Amino acid sequence: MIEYRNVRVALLGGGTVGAQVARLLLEHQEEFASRVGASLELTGIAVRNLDSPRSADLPKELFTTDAESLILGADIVIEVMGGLEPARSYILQAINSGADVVTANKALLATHGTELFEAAERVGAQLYFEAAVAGAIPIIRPLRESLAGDRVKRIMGIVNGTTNYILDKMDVEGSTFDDALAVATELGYAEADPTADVDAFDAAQKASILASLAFHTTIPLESVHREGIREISGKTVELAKKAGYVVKLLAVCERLTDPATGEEGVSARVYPALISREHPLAAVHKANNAVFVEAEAAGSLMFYGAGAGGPETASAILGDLVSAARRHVIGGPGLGASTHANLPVLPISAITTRYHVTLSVFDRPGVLASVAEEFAKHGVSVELVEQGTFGSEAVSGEAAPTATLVIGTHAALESDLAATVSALAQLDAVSSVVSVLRVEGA
Ligand SMILES: NC(=O)C1=CN([C@@H]2O[C@H](COP(=O)(O)OP(=O)(O)OC[C@H]3O[C@@H](n4cnc5c(N)ncnc54)[C@H](OP(=O)(O)O)[C@@H]3O)[C@@H](O)[C@H]2O)C=CC1
Ligand SMILES: N[C@@H](CC=O)C(=O)O
Ligand code: NA
Repeated sequence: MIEYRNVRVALLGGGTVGAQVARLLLEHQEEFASRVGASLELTGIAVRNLDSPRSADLPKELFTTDAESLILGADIVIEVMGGLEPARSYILQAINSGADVVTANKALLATHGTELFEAAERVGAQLYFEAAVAGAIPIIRPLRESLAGDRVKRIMGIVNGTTNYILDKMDVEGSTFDDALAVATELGYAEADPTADVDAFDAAQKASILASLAFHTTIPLESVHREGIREISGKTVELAKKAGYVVKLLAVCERLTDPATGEEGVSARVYPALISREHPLAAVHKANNAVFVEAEAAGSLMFYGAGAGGPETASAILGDLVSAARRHVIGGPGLGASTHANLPVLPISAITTRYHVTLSVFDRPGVLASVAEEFAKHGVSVELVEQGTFGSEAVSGEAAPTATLVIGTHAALESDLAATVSALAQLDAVSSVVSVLRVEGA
């Protein structure tokens, strides 16, 4: 029988993800030992409340509320508590006591990543975070390692499982937003405060992490343009469907030329966008994620799989744990940060994409011409115009007939489109601007 040395693993958090990490670690102990060349000993699970229900049957004696003591004796600390504090302090404590850290906490990395990576570098510790972006999908390691010899030009993807679940349920089953969110929360996909998902804070944190890795720079969370899905109504989803599109919350990170200066910069943004139903992203259902990476030499790569969920996320955590544990056994320097590039982050006004502008207009002669003129005046080329449903609106006490007008544009600069929309809103012929949605994907 092979005698393995012990690598002591402390787990901070025993919720949706943590309980599954513990279960799999205990169930597959032998396999981990042979893969790593050392026994992975789970020394404890720090939680807030010892009586909380768990999604796995785990030995009671492993649970503790004393995270600090647990960290003291650990070789590797897994942080799946979430939130900024005390997670940040615990991770710093772990690093400073010589442990490597595995975390799924994108909120923390996007907010205090620089501090944590610098602390780790100072003492030669490693910080692993595959689970922080796109759950089970290997995307961090491909960007940090596999594509380190290439030049990433663009990343576009669905990186939040909860919002994809909601939009998919609205599209496929006609569910209401609130019903779909309740199920996503029940299934363990949503953040502790689902506002993080719905208002796209979570997706923005992931975009900040992906863009920083892809472009070897630091993209602060505050410079990621963020629009959530709260405004997406059943009507918007239905109109999109009729026009051959599906609404998806997308993260887009790309190298761009600043239209104002001609200098190279980067853009990182998250917003709900229209995707053609023919596009592979349209086929990403439920809480799945998919990330397209376009690199200079590699061309287009697509990463697809479960973006959220307990066992799925635990898979990514355990992959990192094996890497960390192997380093403990074999030694070696591990990966350093690669943030040598200093690219400016460009504002949303600098991007170029296609748009669908939906207007409610008064149904009278000359309306189309006046609307088309505003697009032309601002240099935005119109690709299609469709007249939709008819209604009526009270004007000075009288019911005036209205019609819905959908204008699809060719690729246009966001600042030109924004100026067009402001001008359209002022037209007498326009009753209201119903929605402005970007169209992504070829
Ligand atoms: N759920 C998912 O699909 C995914 C989650 N993540 C990330 O993983 C992390 C964990 O998520 P998830 O498992 O869903 O979260 P949960 O809310 O289900 O679990 C959090 C766990 O941490 C414990 N905890 C929270 N605060 C403290 C504290 N101050 N001291 C000690 N223990 C504490 C809780 O204890 P108690 O049980 O007693 O309440 C609970 O066990 C988050 O960073 C999240 O963003 C990443 C990818 C996917
Ligand atoms: N709440 C997140 C969990 C995974 O990161 C999501 O829905 O994607
Ligand atoms: Na991942």
